[in-house]
Amino acid sequence: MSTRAISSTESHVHPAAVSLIDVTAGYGPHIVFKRLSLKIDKGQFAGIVGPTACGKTTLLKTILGTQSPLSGTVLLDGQALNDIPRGIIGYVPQLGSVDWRFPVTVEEVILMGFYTGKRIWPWPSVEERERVHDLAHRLGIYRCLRQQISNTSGGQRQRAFLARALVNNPALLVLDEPTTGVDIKAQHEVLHLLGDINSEGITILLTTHDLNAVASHLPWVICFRNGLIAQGRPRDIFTNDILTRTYGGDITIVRHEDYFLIATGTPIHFSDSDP
Ligand SMILES: Nc1ncnc2c1ncn2[C@@H]1O[C@H](COP(=O)(O)OP(=O)(O)OP(=O)(O)O)[C@@H](O)[C@H]1O
Repeated sequence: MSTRAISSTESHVHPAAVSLIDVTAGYGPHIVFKRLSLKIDKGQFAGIVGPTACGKTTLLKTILGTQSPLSGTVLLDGQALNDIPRGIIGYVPQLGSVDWRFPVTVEEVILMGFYTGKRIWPWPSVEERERVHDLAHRLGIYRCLRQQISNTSGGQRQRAFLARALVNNPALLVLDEPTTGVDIKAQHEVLHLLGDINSEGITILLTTHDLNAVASHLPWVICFRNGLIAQGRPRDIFTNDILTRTYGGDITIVRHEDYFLIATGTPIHFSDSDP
């Protein structure tokens, strides 16, 4: 569990992928979290979990620089957000926040990943198209590159946005609820895919409501509720005490050898006389 702020010397020698030092964030008078210090190591594959409206997206936006902190410092790889090279962070938004009626093909969505900075030439280069095609092959969406994004499945949309986030070879990949809105098979596939991407050295930070997906796929979990409750390996962190502090009540953990299952809500007891 690491909640301490890192010293400037330490951050210079071993800069973390993400460091928040004494950060307060919110919207006008509404403070979402206060004086948060949090470090995410390079190469980490971490999931942020917590109840709805507890500030997970606000935390991601603060790391991405789309939400300015009210106070405190955010460093990526030891550098202030303004100083980091373009494309170093890849971002996959919540799919529910995207307007799918926009008339673009899957290929155009992925190409948008290149257009984050100033560019003189508005059309993609041959190399950029090749990169898009390579990624589409890898993510299993090559065959739908010419399809309108509105006509694709939830899983294909998610992969299109993942490809868009990866086009610039980011050092840090941030995903807001990538397991929401797709079926269990697609959830497992995308988490496997993220595991492969992480094994190539890309630091991954995601939010999710799916505690079991975190328990079975992610090596690191951050329990968040308007501040850091705890972080560590799921097997150390998913305890009744920490989950109760994160979510309030109604969490049951069923453990069997190395496996465990987390159930939300009141447990249902079936008896032999039940039909
Ligand atoms: N643009 C905004 N303006 C004002 N308040 C906001 C804004 N965005 C979020 N909030 C508020 O900040 C708090 C934290 O919201 P946030 O979206 O970070 O939570 P979350 O943990 O990501 O929620 P969820 O799990 O439901 O997606 C909520 O009370 C929310 O209503």
